[in-house]
Amino acid sequence: MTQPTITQDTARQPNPNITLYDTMQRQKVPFVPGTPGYVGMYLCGPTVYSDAHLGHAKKEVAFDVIRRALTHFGYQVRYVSNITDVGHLLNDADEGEDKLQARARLEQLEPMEVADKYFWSFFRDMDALNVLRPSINPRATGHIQEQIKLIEELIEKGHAYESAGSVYFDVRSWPEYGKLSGRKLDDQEEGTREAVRDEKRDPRDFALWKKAEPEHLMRWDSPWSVGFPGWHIECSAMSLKYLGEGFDIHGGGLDLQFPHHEAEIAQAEAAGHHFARYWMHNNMLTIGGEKMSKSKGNFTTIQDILKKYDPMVVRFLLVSSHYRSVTEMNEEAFASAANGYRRLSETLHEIERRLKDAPAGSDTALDSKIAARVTEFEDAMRDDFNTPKAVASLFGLTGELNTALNAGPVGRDTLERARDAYRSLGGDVLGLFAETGSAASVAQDDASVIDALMDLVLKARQNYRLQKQYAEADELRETLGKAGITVEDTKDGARWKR
Ligand SMILES: Nc1ncnc2c1ncn2[C@@H]1O[C@H](COP(=O)(O)OP(=O)(O)OP(=O)(O)O)[C@@H](O)[C@H]1O
Ligand SMILES: [Zn+2]
Repeated sequence: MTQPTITQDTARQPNPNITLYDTMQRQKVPFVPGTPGYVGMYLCGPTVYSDAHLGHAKKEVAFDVIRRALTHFGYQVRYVSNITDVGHLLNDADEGEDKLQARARLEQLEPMEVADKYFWSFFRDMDALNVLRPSINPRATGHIQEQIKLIEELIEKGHAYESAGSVYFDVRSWPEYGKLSGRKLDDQEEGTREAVRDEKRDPRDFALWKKAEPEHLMRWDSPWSVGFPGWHIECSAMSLKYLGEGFDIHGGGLDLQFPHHEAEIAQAEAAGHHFARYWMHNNMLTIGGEKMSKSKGNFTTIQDILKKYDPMVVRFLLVSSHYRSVTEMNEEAFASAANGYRRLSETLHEIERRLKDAPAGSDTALDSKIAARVTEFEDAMRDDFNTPKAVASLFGLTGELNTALNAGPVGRDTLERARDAYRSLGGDVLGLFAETGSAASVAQDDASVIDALMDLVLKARQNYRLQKQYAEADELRETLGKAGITVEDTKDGARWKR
């Protein structure tokens, strides 16, 4: 496998003393990238067969913040995240229908139409949540050759074997299998159908290549059969292709530790490659204590939640808990996130408003408070990306600034310092204040324009009613109804919702 090249800039020597929790070492360890100044990160991406849900958002936002923090601390980050568009079978193991093909049948589409439809919907949602696009976003179907080559290397080294046109990884030949999850081989589940078991030397062996059954639509030529790759091999092949030997960080959801990540490691290392140096896993977003998941059907799509909440409130909720903690989703959590986010953004907007005609000069006492909060925030992020602590520093800063703003005019230099702290920490690192012109900021701007227009419409309706022009008032309400907006009259006046 060729090593990707990076043009080295010898001046790039950040040393921010970051520690992170490495799942492999089961402890927090200092983070030292393989090439000073550069970080290569790989994140297991979505299987594109349905709209993304809030659980996916937790993972994407968690690693987006880690990427943004590494960039803030001076690293140049290459962020690779894949799209699984083949090989992920319905029961997550070596048998069953391909998830995309099953969906294609339901929607009467080609499997590749399903992949593209949900690929675009995934990025539309991630744009709204202000998740930066990956530097490289490889798709499994675009890397069949690379996967075949890796399988050939494994066969040559005696760690994989062909059986009835399929190829399996020989788990018994690789004693380290299980080292990430700490599972002993004998504890690992067997649970495969007889026919597949007969093809395997050991029921725990997993598929690298599968011969396609006649009804299987996605199929490619290979030295073994016309078939398709196993689910795990794409990540080993594509991460090594784009990030090279011994790349820095591999991320994904905790639920992928076994078997997916275990298999990724075995495939790469048994073929003689150096795989990821650090393993990071996000915990789950839960609902009623259970993992939100497509197959369980207990999910809320990002599109549905964005009909109710500002995308930045959703993002705020996600960054308010640590990536390694469980995030329980419920109405109260959203309500408190909406309050929290409002507090921060109102102060930022007040600072920006005051900057238009602020007096010259600075307030040194407030300057040092701002500097202390910036240090506190950065220290929290250096400590395994502790976003709840970082958010607490932003609240501390907000309290101090509000006190000063309420007390009277604040000098321009200090206001600029405060604004820069918000924009850099809350904006660039936590991704909460969308950069001007980004998709997330356009969505935010649209939401405020709609709010302003709806205020006007409701005032006009109120005027009609006061003048007893009920037909006109009702017509307004009906027209809004056709546009999906309902108006409710409460004792505090008219309210609207979409
Ligand atoms: N509830 C969740 N919380 C955090 N991460 C999640 C959650 N659900 C899925 N992920 C992560 O998103 C990635 C892709 O997940 P996947 O497409 O398999 O979703 P899923 O809902 O778990 O699907 P399925 O139920 O079909 O397995 C994985 O890394 C997974 O860990
Ligand atoms: Zn993966």
